[in-house]
This record gives sequence, structure tokens and C-alpha cells, in this order.
Amino acid sequence: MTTPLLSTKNVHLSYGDHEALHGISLDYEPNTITALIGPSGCGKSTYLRCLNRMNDMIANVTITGTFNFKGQDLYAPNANLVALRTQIGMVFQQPNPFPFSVRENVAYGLRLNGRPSRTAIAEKVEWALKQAAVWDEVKDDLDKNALSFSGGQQQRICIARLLAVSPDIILLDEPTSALDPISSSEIEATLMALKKTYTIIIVTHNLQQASRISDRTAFMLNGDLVEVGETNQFFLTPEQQATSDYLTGKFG
Ligand SMILES: Nc1ncnc2c1ncn2[C@@H]1O[C@H](COP(=O)(O)OP(=O)(O)OP(=O)(O)O)[C@@H](O)[C@H]1O
Repeated sequence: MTTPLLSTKNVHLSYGDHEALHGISLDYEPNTITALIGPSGCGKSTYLRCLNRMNDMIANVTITGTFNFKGQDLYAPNANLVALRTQIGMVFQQPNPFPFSVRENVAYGLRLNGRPSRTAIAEKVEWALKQAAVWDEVKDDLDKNALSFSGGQQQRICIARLLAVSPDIILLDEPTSALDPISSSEIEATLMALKKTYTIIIVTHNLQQASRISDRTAFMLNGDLVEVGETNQFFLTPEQQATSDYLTGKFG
């Protein structure tokens, strides 16, 4: 087995005195897509947000467990959160481009990290939009407001914005649930191409999507990890009865 890029062990999280995660342990190998599935409220988003410390912003949250990212403790008190969220970026359910041009959206992180030349920015913007598979659709309108594009295009512009700062890991929280089927399949194709370079962790309610694009699938229920496995095997021969019941629609 390849050394994991990110390893999480025995993760517990409480909102006040309500424990939402009861000891989740999952590892992520480089250049893989892992799908996190499970019924509403089981803790998928909560766990995903732990991976780039987005829960730190919520009051009264207590997190324990170990999070090892490239040999470093993700929760080290002196961790640089801006750098961390550059290395482990997140894409949300609703596309959230900034209300300015496509070019400025993608260049945003570059400007935060230094003072690149106009040429360097132009090259990086084109590169990132190509990687996010949206270049052909926006290349003649780079100065147009990103919000004037379709939801699927906006989501790929958000992915390009994230890629421009060279992350290692891309977290996606139901990135296609607000999109039409064609846009969704374009995002899926984009993610499968991106896996050659990045490590991807995606929360999805869509079981077909998990089976189509992921290498590994993890099933969560009531704050516990029930089962994780190689995706084909996971869907064909789940080991746990609860997984089988969920996959066959008995609950969820
Ligand atoms: N900010 C918060 N404050 C308090 N409780 C929260 C907060 N966010 C989530 N929870 C609770 O934590 C539990 C897990 O929620 P979470 O959103 O992580 O589940 P989920 O599996 O992602 O659900 P969904 O699929 O509906 O998005 C739920 O009981 C939820 O009510």
C-alpha cells in the first residue's frame, strides 16, 4: 500500500455537548478519489470540514483524534491556516465564485500568495481553466462577471480558482447537487481527469456518482464509519448489513 497523503485516526467531534463524529479513521492515498456517502445528518460534511479545519470557525466545537498530512500534524497550534487551505482546498455545494471577472476569480489566490507578473497570471489563469475543463467555454469572456455563467460553468471556475494555487487535496461537498445532469457529468469527467494530479475526497448523496467516479467508498451512519472499501467491491459485496440496506434503499 502506498503511504497515505492524509491519514485521520479516531476523529471525534462535538458541537457543544452533542457528539457528531464518534471516532472516524480513514486514510487517503495520492491520486485517488474517495467518496463519502451516508444518510442526511450522518456527519459527512462535518468530517470533510475537519480536513481543512473549516470547523475551527464554528463556536463550541471540540475535535480530537490525529490528522497527519504529509507527515505534519494538521492541527498543530502553529499551523498556518491560509497555507493549509491552499494545500487542501474545498469546493462547496453551491458554486460560489466572487462577483468579479473570471480572470480575477482564478487569479485571486495567486495575488494573495505574492506579486506575480501579468504574464505569469495570464499563463496560470489559462492553465487552471484548462485543467478545470472550462477554458473553451470562457476563453473569449475572461473579463465577464463569473456569476453570469451557468451553474456548472461557475462550479468549474471555482475548481480552476482552487487549482491555480496548486493544492494537493481537493475536498468537494456535494459539488453537483445544485446542477443539471449535463453539468454534473461534466464535473464528474473533470474530477476523473484531475485525479491524475490531485487527491480528491467527495461527499455525495448520489450513489451512482460515487460508483462511477470513486476508487474507494466510505459509508457513514450516525457519526460512525460503518465500512470503507474499494468501490466496485463495496457496491457489489458490502460486508455490513447496514451498508447493504442503505445501498438497496431500505433507508436513507
Ligand atoms: N454548525 C453546527 N452546529 C451544531 N450542530 C451541527 C452543525 N453542523 C452540523 N451539525 C449536526 O451534526 C450532525 C452531522 O451533520 P452533517 O451536516 O455533518 O451531516 P451530513 O451527513 O453532511 O448531512 P447532509 O447529507 O444532510 O448534508 C447533525 O446532527 C447536524 O445537525
